[in-house]
Amino acid sequence: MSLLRINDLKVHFPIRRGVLFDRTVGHVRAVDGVSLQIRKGQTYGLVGESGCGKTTLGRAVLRLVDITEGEVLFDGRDLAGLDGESMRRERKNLQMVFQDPLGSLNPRQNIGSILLEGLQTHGIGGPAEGEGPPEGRKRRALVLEDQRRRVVEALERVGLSAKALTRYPHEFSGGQRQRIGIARALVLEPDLIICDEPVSALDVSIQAQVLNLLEKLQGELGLTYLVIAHDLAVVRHVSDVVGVMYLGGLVEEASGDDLYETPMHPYTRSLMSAVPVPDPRVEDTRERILLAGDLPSPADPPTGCRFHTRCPWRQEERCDTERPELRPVGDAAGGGTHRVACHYAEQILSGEIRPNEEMAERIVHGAG
Ligand SMILES: Nc1ncnc2c1ncn2[C@@H]1O[C@H](COP(=O)(O)OP(=O)(O)OP(=O)(O)O)[C@@H](O)[C@H]1O
Repeated sequence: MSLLRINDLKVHFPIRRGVLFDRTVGHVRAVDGVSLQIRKGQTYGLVGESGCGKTTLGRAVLRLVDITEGEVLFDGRDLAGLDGESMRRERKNLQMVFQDPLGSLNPRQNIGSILLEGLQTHGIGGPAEGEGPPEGRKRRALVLEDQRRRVVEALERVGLSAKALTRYPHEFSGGQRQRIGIARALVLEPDLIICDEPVSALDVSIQAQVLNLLEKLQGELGLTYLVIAHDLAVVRHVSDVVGVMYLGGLVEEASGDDLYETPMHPYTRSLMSAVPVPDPRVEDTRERILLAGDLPSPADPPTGCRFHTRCPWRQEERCDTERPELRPVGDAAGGGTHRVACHYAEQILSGEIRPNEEMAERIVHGAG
């Protein structure tokens, strides 16, 4: 069953001009028609280069940015249609872990009060309604005691102890701060956690520890993750399903292994080919595709396939005019999960359509 289902999501930011910024002269189409689903207990990894709309998609799910169009069904409820108060209540079930743990933790608050804040905002902890002592000092003491217990439990789950409660963010290392960021999300017992570049601010040696922690917590608590990252290795490490975004749209989606073994979209192939291989013999002979040109502006995206202006396999007319749908390919037709938004994915994969080498800065063909 899917916990999160996004249908044709669009987030367009108005571009304002004029002395009072009161004239809208266009829109940045940060997310432009994305549909995906995440099953309960799974990890969906979203990759793509900077500016492709990954963060905006994550923020739209939490309604931290306005949704222009589309549905965000969380456990069957459409978050896009909720009013402010209902969304605030819903937010305890969807938490976010940010890239920069220091920037997202208030330096003047100690860890105890950072973690308590969410519980207090959502009124979590203490005796159930109608039980325990009536409103008053006794009840407040019970609530605080229960909240403190929850905070300590969350800290212990991420490998820290109650000693952290009275300390401040700057007293911790980067990896520990990210653990605190995770504990802050966990304390509310959410169903879905959106991790936006969860390890990109950390030393490589610490990255695997934090990713392993996320996996361990998923096993223990049955969490569902949306992991947003530009680093393919990070996404591969943790994801059951990987989605590749380009200029506001999903261009390919498959189970992690499938995507890494058989990337079908020319953009995915170029992303993969940019990752160095440790073995020099493989490194010298493998396919490398360096795309020419920069990412076009999301305020004025190309017609047809968004990628056609940089695609070495572009076929005139159709690619320039017809936006390809994300369609099932290969085994996916038989119930698998590989989907690709390219008119010619099969012919490109089989070699029937050859790349135009002038469109790429350099294509080094693998030995095979
Ligand atoms: N509040 C905003 N107002 C206007 N444009 C925005 C806003 N937020 C993001 N954008 C634009 O939307 C596009 C997508 O940005 P987004 O941050 O979602 O991309 P990203 O793939 O997450 O990149 P990065 O990894 O650099 O954050 C970019 O062109 C960005 O400039």
